[in-house]
Amino acid sequence: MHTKPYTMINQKHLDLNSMKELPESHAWLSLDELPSDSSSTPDQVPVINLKDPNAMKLVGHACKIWGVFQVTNHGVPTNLLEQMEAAGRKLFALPIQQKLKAARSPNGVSGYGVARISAFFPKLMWSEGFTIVGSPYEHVRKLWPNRYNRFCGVIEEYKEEMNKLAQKLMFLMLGSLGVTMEDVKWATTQRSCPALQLNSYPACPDPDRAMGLAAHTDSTLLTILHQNNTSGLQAHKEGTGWVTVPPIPGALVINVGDLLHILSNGLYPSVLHRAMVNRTQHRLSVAYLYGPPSNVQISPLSKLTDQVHPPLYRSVTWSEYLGTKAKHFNKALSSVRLCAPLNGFADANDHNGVRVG
Ligand SMILES: C=C1C[C@]23C[C@@]1(O)CC[C@H]2[C@@]12CCC[C@@](C)(C(=O)O1)[C@H]2[C@@H]3C(=O)O
Ligand SMILES: O=C(O)CCC(=O)C(=O)O
Ligand SMILES: [Fe+2]
Repeated sequence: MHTKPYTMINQKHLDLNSMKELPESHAWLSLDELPSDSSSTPDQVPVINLKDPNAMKLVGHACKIWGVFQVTNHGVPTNLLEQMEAAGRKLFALPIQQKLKAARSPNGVSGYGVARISAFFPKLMWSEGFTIVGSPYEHVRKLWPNRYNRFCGVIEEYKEEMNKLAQKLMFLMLGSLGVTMEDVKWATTQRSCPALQLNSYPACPDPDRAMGLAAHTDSTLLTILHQNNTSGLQAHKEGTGWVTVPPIPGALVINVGDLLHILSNGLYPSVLHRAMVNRTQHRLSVAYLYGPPSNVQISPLSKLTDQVHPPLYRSVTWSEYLGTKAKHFNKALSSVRLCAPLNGFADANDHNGVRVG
């Protein structure tokens, strides 16, 4: 990882779906700066049934130890997940020239393009993405000038259901720390402006030298990820290494993001994760990136701080933090840290040592 953005490589809009060989622009020198879990009984990311009477405790434990877990019985209708996946598949199957009509502009947030974190790496990623912030209509209309209603309808319904689940998860995550929704009034009274990120990872002719989406943490409070039935997502666990998060039909993956890390004063560390690719299968994922209302100041909750546990981070708004992330990438969290960790080591989640490419 480099802190200074690279100048964008010219060939950034290659049609990956038709490539028979891995181009140099996408050939990474090393994929494993951090080790993988090679133990005979690998650690497994927790799977939590949200209808379990112990769900709150289980969620809290998973957030502390892993920063990532899967949920079942989450209330999002299976057919909506299927419709969303089919819509994503349809979008990425469009000819590249058509997709480029909805290209994300250099300073824009919504639209089609390469992973925006590409600027921090010397090589490009084996993926394409479509980001939707706010209404989907403007960008989707550019893809299907006459038939955008159905796609947009699925997006709107998906965002609605994901919002309900995100609120439920916030209640469980914070509840487990003894924090009530009364303590974070903005979480119930003001609406957030989430982002939807559709990711496509075409089958890759040389997967051992390619990276789908490089290691990063999300800037969110939490992210809800739907992955199709193809493996690829890996989460990093301190002391263990990279652990695959296997697709479970109907389950959703939940990541702790940087803003929840700040809000919980580091009790819930944000999870470093990445997406790998494979030789034969096309992988698709849809991430719902949930944050606070964009101008609410987020700082460590006063219930979680005292003289022995001082606030570790200064307050930031989501929009300010997104700007910091765009500039400093994986050093964003340490850039808003107030005091150095007592043991003199960097935050477990600073991830400054991640070097790739
Ligand atoms: C709200 C957002 C979070 C995000 C930047 C964005 O404005 C829209 C896309 C999001 C995403 C998805 C892939 C990983 C990520 C780091 C990225 O580059 O774009 C996240 C951003 C983030 O969490 O900072
Ligand atoms: O595709 C995946 O599994 C990961 C996607 C992701 O991390 C993201 O969109 O932020
Ligand atoms: Fe992510």
